Amino acid sequence: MAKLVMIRHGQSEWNALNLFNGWIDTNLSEKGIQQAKDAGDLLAEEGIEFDQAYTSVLTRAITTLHLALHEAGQLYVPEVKSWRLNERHYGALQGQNKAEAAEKWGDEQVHIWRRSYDVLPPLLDSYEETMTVQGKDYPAFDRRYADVPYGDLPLGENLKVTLERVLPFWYSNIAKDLQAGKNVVIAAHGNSLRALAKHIEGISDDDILNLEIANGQPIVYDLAEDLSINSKKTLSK
Ligand SMILES: O=C(O)[C@H](O)COP(=O)(O)O
Repeated sequence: MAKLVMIRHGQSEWNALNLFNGWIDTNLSEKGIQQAKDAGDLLAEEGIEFDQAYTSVLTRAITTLHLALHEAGQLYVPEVKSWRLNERHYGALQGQNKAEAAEKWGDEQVHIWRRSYDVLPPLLDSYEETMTVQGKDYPAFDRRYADVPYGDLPLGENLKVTLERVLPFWYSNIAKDLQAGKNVVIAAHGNSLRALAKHIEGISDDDILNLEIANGQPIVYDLAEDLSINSKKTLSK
C-alpha cells in the first residue's frame, strides 16, 4: 500500500487578482505562502513519510512543495519537476480577469471554458515569449521548455488535452513509484490535479465538471498495489 498526496499550490498573486493564470509564472501571495505552510503542518500531523516528490516547472507549485516539505521536516525528499504537471494552458484567456471575461462572454460560456472536459478556450495565435500584465512582464515560454518538442507546446488546453499530456508522466514516473510502495507527494495545479484525479478515481467526463480542488488542502489517497483506491481524504485546518 502506498500513499499519494496531491496538493494544489497555495493562492497565487494572480489567483488573488482573479486573473486566468495558466502557464504564466506567478508567485504565491502572502496568503498562499501561509496555505503552503499549513499544508506541511497537516502532513506532519498525518505522519506520512514521503519517498518521492513531484512538481511542475511553475514557481507557485515548486514554492508550495518546498514550504510544505520544509514545514513537515522532509525537505530532503528527492524531487522531480516536469512541465507535464503544469496548470492547463488557458490560451488567449491568460492574463484576463475572470469576472470581466464573464461580463464579456457570459457566465455560462466562461464556466464551460473553465470546467468542461473537452471545450477548448480561445487559443493563442502563436507562442509568446513574455506577456505584460499590469505593467509587469511574465515569462510565457522560456528556456524551461527548451527540451519540449516544439509541436508539444500548447496554444491553449481543455482538461482532456491536459490529461493527455499529464498521463505519460503519470505512467513513466508516478505510477511506477506507487506500485513499488513509495509514498509520493505531488504539488501542482487546480486543473492538472483535476485531470489526475479523473484518471485515478475514474470520474466521468460529465462529473468532472463538479470537482473543485482547493488551494493548499492536501488530498491523501491510500492506494492498493493495482492503484485502486482504499481510501481518500482531504486535509484542512
Ligand atoms: O490558471 C488559473 O487561473 C487557475 O490556476 C485555475 O483556474 P480555474 O479555476 O479558472 O480553472
